[in-house]
Amino acid sequence: MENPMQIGMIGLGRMGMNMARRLVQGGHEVLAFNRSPAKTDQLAAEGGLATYSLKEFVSRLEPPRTIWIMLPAGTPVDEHIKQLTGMLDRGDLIVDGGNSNFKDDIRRAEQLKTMGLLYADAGVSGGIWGLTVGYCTMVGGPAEAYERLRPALDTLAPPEGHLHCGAVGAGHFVKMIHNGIEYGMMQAYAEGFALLEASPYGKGMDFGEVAHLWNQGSVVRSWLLELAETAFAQDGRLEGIAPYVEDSGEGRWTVDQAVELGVSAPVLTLSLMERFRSRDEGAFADRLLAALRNQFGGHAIKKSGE
Ligand SMILES: O=C(O)[C@H](O)[C@@H](O)[C@H](O)[C@H](O)COP(=O)(O)O
Repeated sequence: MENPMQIGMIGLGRMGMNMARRLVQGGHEVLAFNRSPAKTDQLAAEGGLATYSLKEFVSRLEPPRTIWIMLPAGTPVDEHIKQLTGMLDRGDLIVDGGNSNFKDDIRRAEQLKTMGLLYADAGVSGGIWGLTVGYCTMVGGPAEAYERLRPALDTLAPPEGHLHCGAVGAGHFVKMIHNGIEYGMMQAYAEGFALLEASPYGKGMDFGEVAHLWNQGSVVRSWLLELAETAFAQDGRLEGIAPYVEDSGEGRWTVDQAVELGVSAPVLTLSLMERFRSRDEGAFADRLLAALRNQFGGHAIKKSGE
C-alpha cells in the first residue's frame, strides 16, 4: 500500500462492513464503531480496530480525524453528527457515505463550518458486490476534503471509480440521479420481459437465455441485465417472489428535483409510480375507473370476488 491512512468508520451494516473490510484489506488503519459490538468484533478479527463507544472511537483517532459515517439516511446520521461535534477538533472531517438527501448535506456542512469542521458527502454505488468489484464513489464538498480522502477512495473504488463532483451536496445529488436512472432502466427491462412473457412465444422461452443473449454485444447489454440472468437462473418465472417493490427515497428525491427544476423526466417519474402501484392491493383508483365506465356507458363491472 503506497499511502495508507487512518480512517474511522461508524456503522457496520451491509454496506459499511464490506467497505471497512475493503479498506482493511487495502492496508489502511480502520477504527470502527457500531451500535452492536458483535459486528465490531467481527471486523477486528479481520484486522480492523474495535471501539465500543463514540468517546473511545474519537479519542483513538489522530487529529485531524477522518470519520466516515455509513448509516441509514436521516435521523441516525444527524444524531451521530450531533454527538460527535462536542468531541471533535477543528480541521476534523466528517463524511456521510449513506444515501442521504443533498439538502441535508448543505445544512450539515454550514453548521459544521461554524465549528471549524469539514464535511463531505459521498454517494456510494455497488451494493453487496462492492467488496470484490469496488465501490463507485461520488464525492461532494471542499477539494481539501476530497484530497484527504483520496487514499481511502483509491482503495474503495475500482480504477477511475471516484470523482469529486463539486461543492457540498454534489456527491449525493449525482448519486440520487444515478438511482433515478437505475429505476428507469430496471422498469424498462421489467416491461420488456413482461411483454415477452405475455406473448405467444413466452411460454417456452428461457428468459435467462434471452438476457444472456442480449448481453453479448447488444445495445441494451448491462450489469442490470447480467443480474437479470442470475435472477432467471435462480427462478425461471420468478414465482417465489411477490410482485411488491420497495423504494428507499432517492427515486422520490429525483422526481422532486424534476419538479423543482422544471425538467421533464417522465420515465424516471413513472418508474417510481409503478413501484407505488406494485404495493396497491386495494387498487381503489381501478375500482373508480370501472365504476365510472359503468355509470356513463353502462359497461359491465366485474364484481369483487368474481
Ligand atoms: O447504486 C447502488 O448501489 C444502489 O442504488 C444502492 O444505493 C441501493 O441498492 C439503493 O439504495 C436501492 O434503492 P431503492 O430501495 O430506492 O430501490
